[in-house]
Amino acid sequence: MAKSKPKTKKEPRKKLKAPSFKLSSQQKLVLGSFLVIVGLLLFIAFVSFLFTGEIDQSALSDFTSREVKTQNWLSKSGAWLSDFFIQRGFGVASFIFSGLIFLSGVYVLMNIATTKLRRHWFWGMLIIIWLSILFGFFGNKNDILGGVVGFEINSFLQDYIGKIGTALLLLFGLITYLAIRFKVTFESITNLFKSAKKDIKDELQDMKDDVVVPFDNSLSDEAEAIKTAHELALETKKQEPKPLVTEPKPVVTKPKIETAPLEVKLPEPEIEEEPEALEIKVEEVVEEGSENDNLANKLVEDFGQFDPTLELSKYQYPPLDLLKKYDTEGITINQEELEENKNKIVDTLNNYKIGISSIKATIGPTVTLYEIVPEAGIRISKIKNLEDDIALSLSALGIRIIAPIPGKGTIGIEVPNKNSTIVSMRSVIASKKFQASEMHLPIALGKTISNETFVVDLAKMPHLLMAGATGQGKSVGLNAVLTSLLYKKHPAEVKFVLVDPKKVELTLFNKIERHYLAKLPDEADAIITDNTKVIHTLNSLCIEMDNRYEMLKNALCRNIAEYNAKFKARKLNPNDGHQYLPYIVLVVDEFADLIMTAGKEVETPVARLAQLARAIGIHLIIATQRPSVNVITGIIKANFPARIAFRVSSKIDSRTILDAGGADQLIGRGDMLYTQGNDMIRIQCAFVDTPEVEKIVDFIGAQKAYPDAYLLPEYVGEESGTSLDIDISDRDKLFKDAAVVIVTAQQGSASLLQRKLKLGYNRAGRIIDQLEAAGIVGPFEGSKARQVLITDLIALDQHLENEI
Ligand SMILES: Nc1ncnc2c1ncn2[C@@H]1O[C@H](COP(=O)(O)OP(=O)(O)OP(=O)(O)O)[C@@H](O)[C@H]1O
Repeated sequence: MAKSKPKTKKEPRKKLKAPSFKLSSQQKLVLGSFLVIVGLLLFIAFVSFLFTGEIDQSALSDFTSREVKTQNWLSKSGAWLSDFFIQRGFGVASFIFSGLIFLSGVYVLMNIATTKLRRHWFWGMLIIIWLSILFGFFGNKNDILGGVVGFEINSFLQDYIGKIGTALLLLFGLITYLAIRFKVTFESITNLFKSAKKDIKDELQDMKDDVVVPFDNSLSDEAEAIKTAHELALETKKQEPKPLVTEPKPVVTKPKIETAPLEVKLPEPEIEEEPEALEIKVEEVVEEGSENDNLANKLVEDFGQFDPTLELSKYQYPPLDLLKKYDTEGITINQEELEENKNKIVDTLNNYKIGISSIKATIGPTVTLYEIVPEAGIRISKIKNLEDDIALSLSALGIRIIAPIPGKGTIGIEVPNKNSTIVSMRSVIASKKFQASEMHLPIALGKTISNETFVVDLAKMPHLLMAGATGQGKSVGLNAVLTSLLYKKHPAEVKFVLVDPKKVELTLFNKIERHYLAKLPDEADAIITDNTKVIHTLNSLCIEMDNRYEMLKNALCRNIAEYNAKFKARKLNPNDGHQYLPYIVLVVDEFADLIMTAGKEVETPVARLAQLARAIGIHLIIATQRPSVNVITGIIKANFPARIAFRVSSKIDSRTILDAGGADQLIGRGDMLYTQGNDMIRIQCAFVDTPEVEKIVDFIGAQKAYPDAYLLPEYVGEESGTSLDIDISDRDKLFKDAAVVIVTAQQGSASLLQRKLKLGYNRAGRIIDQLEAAGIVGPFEGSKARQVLITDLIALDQHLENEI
C-alpha cells in the first residue's frame, strides 16, 4: 500500500504538467492574449477602484441583483474583484498582480521559457506581502493602502514584537531582498558612496578648471596639439594673405610632444562584433529564450561572466618604467635648415618654371614634409619627375615626392631632417591613442610624419608582411609589435608562435614561454629554429585552425570574437569541447631562409593559414630581408594586404613589397612605409632595444605562469599516418590512450579525444574508427556520441590483452 501511494500521486502530476509545455502555437496565442487581457482588465478595475471604491461599497452586497448599479469602469465584476484584491486582500500592492498576469501573457505569447517567469512570480508575491505589511503599518483596518491582509499581519506582529520590532522586521525584509535579488553587499554600498563622493569632487574640480583656464594650452594629446598648430598656421596665413611666388614663407607646425609619464592603465578586454569578411557560413542564430540560454543566464547570474584571466588573475602588466626615455627624443626645430630647404625647393622648381602659390612645412621625427600648392596650370607629373633634381639640389638622401597627397590637394616633398629624433617605444605605448584603444590586437608601430602615434589592429590587417634590407630596423619593428601586444594583452588572450631561423633574434622571449608562447606537445623549446619543426608547427596550426572552425561551427558563431563572447556568457558548454580561444600570432623572423630550404612545404600551409585563419584568430607576421619574387610569391602577396617596407636597396624590391616604389628612398633606422592595400603612410618605427625587451620579459617571466606553454595540436607527418585497417600493428600511437579516455568518460566522441589528447579532427576520427574495429565503441550514430562497449578500465585491459 505504502508503495503504491506515491505512484498514484506522481502519475496524475506528470499528466497535468505535460500539456503546459506542449501547447500548440494557436493555444499559446489564445492563452497568452487571455492573460494579457485579464492583466489589463484588472489594472483598469484597480485604477477605477481608487476613485469609485467607496461609492461601490454598498452595491457589493447585492452582487446578483441586476438593478443595483456600480460606478467601477468594469462595472460589478470590476468592483467585486478590486474589493477582493485591494480592500480585503493586499491593498494597493495588488496592482502588482495585474502586472504579473500581464507579464505571464507576454511570456506565453512570445514563447519565452517559464523559468524566469516563475522567478518573477516568486519575487512579485514577496513584494506584494511586504508592501502590504508596510502600508498596513501606517494604515487602519479599512484602509485600501495595506488591505485587510496588511492590517491583520501588522496587528499580529505588533502584538508580539511591538511597533519598533515590526518596523525593524520590515527593514530586514528589504535588506534580505536587495541582497538576494540584486546581489547587494556591504562593500558595494560603501563603494557606491565612495564613487559618488569622488564624482562630486571631480565635478567640482572640473568646474574650477573651467573657470580658471578657459583654453588649455598644455594639451597632452598630440593630435590635438597638432591641430592647434595647424590652426595657428592658418591664422598666420590669414595675416599674410598675399601669396608670394618668389619668396613663399614656410609656416612651421610645431607639434607638441608628450613627455609626462603616463601610468599604464588597461581597460577590461571587450569583445566587439567584427564586421569583417568571414569564411564559414552558419545558419542564423535564433536568439530565442531556449533552455540553454536560460541555463547560461542563470550561470552568469550566479557566477558572473566567464573570466579567461582568472587563472592568472594576479598577473601584472609590465609597467612603463621598463622602457627607456631618450635624450634625442622630442622634435627640435632648426629654423635655418627649414629656410634653407624651402629656398632650395623653390629655386629648383623655379628653374623648371614651376611657380608655387604657397608652401608649408610639417616637421616629423625623421623627415620634414613640405607641402606645396603649385600655381594654377602646372602639371603634377612635371613636379613628380623632378624628384632627382630636388634631391640633388638638397644634396640629401631619401627625398620622396607625393603628388598629390591623397585627400589634401597639395604636393608633398619629404626631406630628411639633418638630426633625426628617436621615437621611443615608451612614448608610443604611453600615448593616449594606444592606451585608450579598444582594438583586439593593438600595435603601436611608431609615429607618422605629423608626429601622431600610429596604432593599428593586427586582427583587422589580418596578416602582416615586413621586409627591408639588413640593418634597416626589421628586428626592432618585430620587437615593437611584440612589445605592444605584451603591454596590452593578458597571457590568456594572446599566444605567440615564434619562428626564428636566425636563432638569435627572438631567443629572449623564451622567458615568457609559459605565459605567452604556444608550442608543439613534447617540444623542449617553444621558439622554433629548426626548419623541419617549422613545417610541423605550420601544419599543426592548420589543424588548430580546422579544430577552431569546427568549434565555431558547432557554436553557430562566425568569428572568434563572437565565439569568445558567447563562451564568456556561458552559452557554450566546456563539456562539448568548447573553450576560450586566445588569439594566436605567428611570427616568422626570416621567411626567405625557410622558403629557400623548404619551398612548397612551407608556402602551402602559410598560404592556407593566410587565406583562412583570420576569422578564427590566427594572425601571421612574416619578415624577410630578401624581398624577391621567389620569396614573396604571388600567393603569399595576395593574402598579405598589410605590408611594411623598411629601406630596401632597389626600386624592384620596393615594388615586390609594396607594389610601388618608395622604399628604396627611405633613410633606414626604422624609417618605413606602411600600406594596408591603398594609401601609403610614412612612419618612423618606434625604437625598442634588446635590454628593454629583456627587462619586459624578465618582469613577466618572474610572475606566476601557466603550468605549460599553450599546446598546439600534435601533427603527425604523412609518413606516420595510420590506415583504418583492423590490423593491430597499424594502430595509431595514441590508440591505447584514446581507449582509456573513452572508457573513463564512457563517451565515444571524436571531439572528446581532440580535446583531451590535443589531436586534429582527422586523426581523432581515425582513432575512433580503430576503436570501433577493436570493439571498444559502437558504430556511428549520427549526431549522438557512439556507445562505449567496455564498462571500465579493467575490462579494457582484459579486452586488449585478449586481442594479442
Ligand atoms: N626605429 C628605430 N629607431 C632608431 N634606430 C633604429 C630603429 N630601428 C633600427 N634602428 C637602428 O638600426 C639598427 C639595426 O636594426 P635591426 O637590428 O632592427 O635591423 P634588421 O633589419 O633587423 O637587421 P638584420 O636583418 O641584419 O637583423 C639598430 O641597432 C638601431 O641602431
